Amino acid sequence: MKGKRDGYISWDEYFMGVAKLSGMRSKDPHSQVGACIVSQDNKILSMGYNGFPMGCSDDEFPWAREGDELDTKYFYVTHSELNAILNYRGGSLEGAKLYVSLFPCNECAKAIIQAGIKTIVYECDKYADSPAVKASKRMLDAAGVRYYQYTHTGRKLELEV
Ligand SMILES: Nc1nc(=O)n([C@H]2C[C@H](O)[C@@H](COP(=O)(O)O)O2)cc1CO
Ligand SMILES: [Zn+2]
Repeated sequence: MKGKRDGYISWDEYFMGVAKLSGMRSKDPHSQVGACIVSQDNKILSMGYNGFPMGCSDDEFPWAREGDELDTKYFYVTHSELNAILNYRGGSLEGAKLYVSLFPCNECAKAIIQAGIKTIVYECDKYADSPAVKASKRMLDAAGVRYYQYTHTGRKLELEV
């Protein structure tokens, strides 16, 4: 008897894949971050990537990392995780899971905790030594938000669009 096909992507590959696809929309020349929020029954609720708020032009606001503080992106950019939370218009995110390509900062951790998100699956933790990420982990630990690093399967996903 003919059964289901092999080679379909797993839930984790699917959701991290969607998070990373979302990150490809980012205009940040240095770090493109993507996030995908999923319900407890594996339904995608929201997505986001790092970018400036509505009305703040990608061509007029600065993308610089250094220089006069007011002329760097850091005051203006909305992180992918916060965008994913704010993009959700459907009600409660209580118990949801967040897939994100970079470990959340302290500001996003506050929003994650307050939104009721209970699990974070992250890909990269390149700023693990920064105070922002240390403070983030301290809050997530205190609030009982579980986080673990995504395990790459090595599968290459290719799309022709
Ligand atoms: N978790 C995160 N989600 C994000 O969306 N970001 C965004 C903010 C900036 O646009 C960029 C980081 O810039 P850089 O310092 O690597 O050039 O990624 C940053 C972090 C890091 O905590
Ligand atoms: Zn953040």
